[in-house]
Amino acid sequence: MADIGHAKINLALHVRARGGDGYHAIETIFAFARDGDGLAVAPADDLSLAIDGPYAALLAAEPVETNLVMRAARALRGAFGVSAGAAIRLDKRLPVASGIGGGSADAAAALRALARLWALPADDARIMAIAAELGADVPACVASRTAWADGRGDRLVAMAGAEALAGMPLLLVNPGVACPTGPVFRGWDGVDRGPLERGDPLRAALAGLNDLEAPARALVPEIGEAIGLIAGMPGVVLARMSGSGATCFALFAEAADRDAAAGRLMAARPGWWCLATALI
Ligand SMILES: C[C@@](CO)(OP(=O)(O)O)[C@H](O)COP(=O)(O)OP(=O)(O)OC[C@H]1O[C@@H](n2ccc(N)nc2=O)[C@H](O)[C@@H]1O
Ligand SMILES: Nc1ncnc2c1ncn2[C@@H]1O[C@H](COP(=O)(O)OP(=O)(O)O)[C@@H](O)[C@H]1O
Repeated sequence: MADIGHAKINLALHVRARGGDGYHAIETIFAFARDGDGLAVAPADDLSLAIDGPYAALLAAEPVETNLVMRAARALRGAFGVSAGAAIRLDKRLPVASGIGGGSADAAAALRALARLWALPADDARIMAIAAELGADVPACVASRTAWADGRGDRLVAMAGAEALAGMPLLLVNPGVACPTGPVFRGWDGVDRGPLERGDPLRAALAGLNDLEAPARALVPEIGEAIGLIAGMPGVVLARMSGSGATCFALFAEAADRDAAAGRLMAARPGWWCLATALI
């Protein structure tokens, strides 16, 4: 049984306030890419996780038990009293700690795939409760649908018109430089730019911005370079950073323009990670 940990994109992200708990209150518009990490589950007596793929080496230093996939599996077993195990394989294709929620997407894919394997009710509220405990972005990743969110990004509101975005050509670009989330939030200028619209998602995204982009660009100048490059490509509708970076994205009206932009980008920056995909 296979699933995909769809790459998460923050089409816009407004930081509204610093919370007393060390976290910031945000509003964001989540969208998801068709592609991402691969996750497969097979029946087994025990729980196990094997990781391969282009970015597996980055996770090799961390104990497998702390991987969000294993944490999701153990939490699901505990909540539903499942005694069966599962042999889980993760094909790690998304860059790690890069603002596109790879770990959250993997945890969400594990919850979906294991719920099917163990014949658990997919719409049971306990699954979303586990997701929220695993991370702020995980409930959005379980749904993997364009949505508005506030709180820490864990309170989701469906957006009318989200279906119209499905299939929209998308290019993801990562300059390969680490951009740590904590320091990026600490670099926020403290200016509340108001709420994000909740109507049409593309209109709302274009009317908003990513408040974390400026502090991330200050920490990692390659982010500004990436946005400058993709924003200058023919046919771009929106070019911006996702989450706390360093991955940047561009939306296009036409797939041919996305593909031409991917080709030009890979020629200009052969060492960067680049994925031509589409919204779901
Ligand atoms: C920015 C977003 C947008 O979707 O995505 P990523 O860039 O991680 O993909 C998320 O809000 C990421 O949320 P979350 O997954 O909870 O962040 P963590 O990695 O746990 O946070 C690391 C650190 O960043 C700061 N932090 C994080 C989230 C938040 N709402 N306010 C904060 O101030 C805190 O100092 C925290 O200790
Ligand atoms: N399956 C996983 N994939 C990626 N990172 C994971 C995973 N499980 C745990 N992690 C941890 O989560 C951290 C954040 O990773 P990730 O979700 O890729 O980034 P981001 O939150 O920036 O979108 C990583 O540095 C890693 O230590």
